Amino acid sequence: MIVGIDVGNTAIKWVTDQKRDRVESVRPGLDGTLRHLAADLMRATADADCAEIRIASVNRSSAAMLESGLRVDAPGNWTIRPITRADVPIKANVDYPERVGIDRLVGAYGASLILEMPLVIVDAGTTVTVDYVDEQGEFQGGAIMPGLMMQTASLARGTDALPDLEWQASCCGESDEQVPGKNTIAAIRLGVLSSVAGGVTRLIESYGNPRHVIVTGGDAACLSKALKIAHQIQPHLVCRTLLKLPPK
Ligand SMILES: Nc1ncnc2c1ncn2[C@@H]1O[C@H](COP(=O)(O)OP(=O)(O)O)[C@@H](O)[C@H]1O
Ligand SMILES: CC(C)(COP(=O)(O)O)[C@@H](O)C(=O)NCCC(=O)O
Ligand SMILES: [K+]
Repeated sequence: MIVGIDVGNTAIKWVTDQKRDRVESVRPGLDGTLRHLAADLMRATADADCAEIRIASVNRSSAAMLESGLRVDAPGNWTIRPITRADVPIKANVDYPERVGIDRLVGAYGASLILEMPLVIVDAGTTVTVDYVDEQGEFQGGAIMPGLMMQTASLARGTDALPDLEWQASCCGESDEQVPGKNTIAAIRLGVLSSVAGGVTRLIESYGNPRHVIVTGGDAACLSKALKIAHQIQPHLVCRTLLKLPPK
């Protein structure tokens, strides 16, 4: 059995090769959820003769909390395989390949398995990354900008009058954005979504307008509605791609 765990800076997403369509997403820091994660993982791997837990992390403290939680709360017949640059079969034409976020490399590799190259991967989470894979399937790097939650949190922190927004709750039910925003919340939503969607669109143009654009990440649905360019949403691209990596 293979388990893929994507440790981001906001949430930990995990999936097993036995139930590829069932991705769990939990927020570390609320310690209980990590105990649940360990317990769920133990249940998921209980009747497997052995399990390989592939962890791709961009947050060292969350990964450490997860690993200790697994060892304490979910002892079992599994081994942890930290995923690094060497595990991802995609060339990277960047200054320091070892320093690129493993989620960006895994996402680019996963996108290259699904779409024709050249392509762009937009991962909307804590940050929004907009990365380019060229015709030869080589990761060419990209751009990093603050995610929706980070932008509204900084607006709330940096001002007296602006409230913070809960993107998950308020987003999917929302019809189209009020343009222009007729109240504070609508103005914040419009401003932040426009800055991210505008930045993503400009970056795609600067990469030469590749035909294929994948949007993933916890805020993909929110961002997708503000994106006017053709794209497809691939939920949880990173943790699902972990299941497809070649064996060690
Ligand atoms: N389990 C969750 N709890 C709270 N917010 C979540 C959760 N999963 C996704 N989100 C939403 O998605 C975003 C996190 O997306 P995600 O791709 O998981 O980020 P990262 O990979 O940076 O941790 C948050 O900004 C929030 O809007
Ligand atoms: C850019 C990121 C913070 C994105 O992480 P996320 O928003 O998914 O939590 C992560 O890919 C990272 O830590 N990158 C290291 C620096 C780099 O990619 O160049
Ligand atoms: K991510």
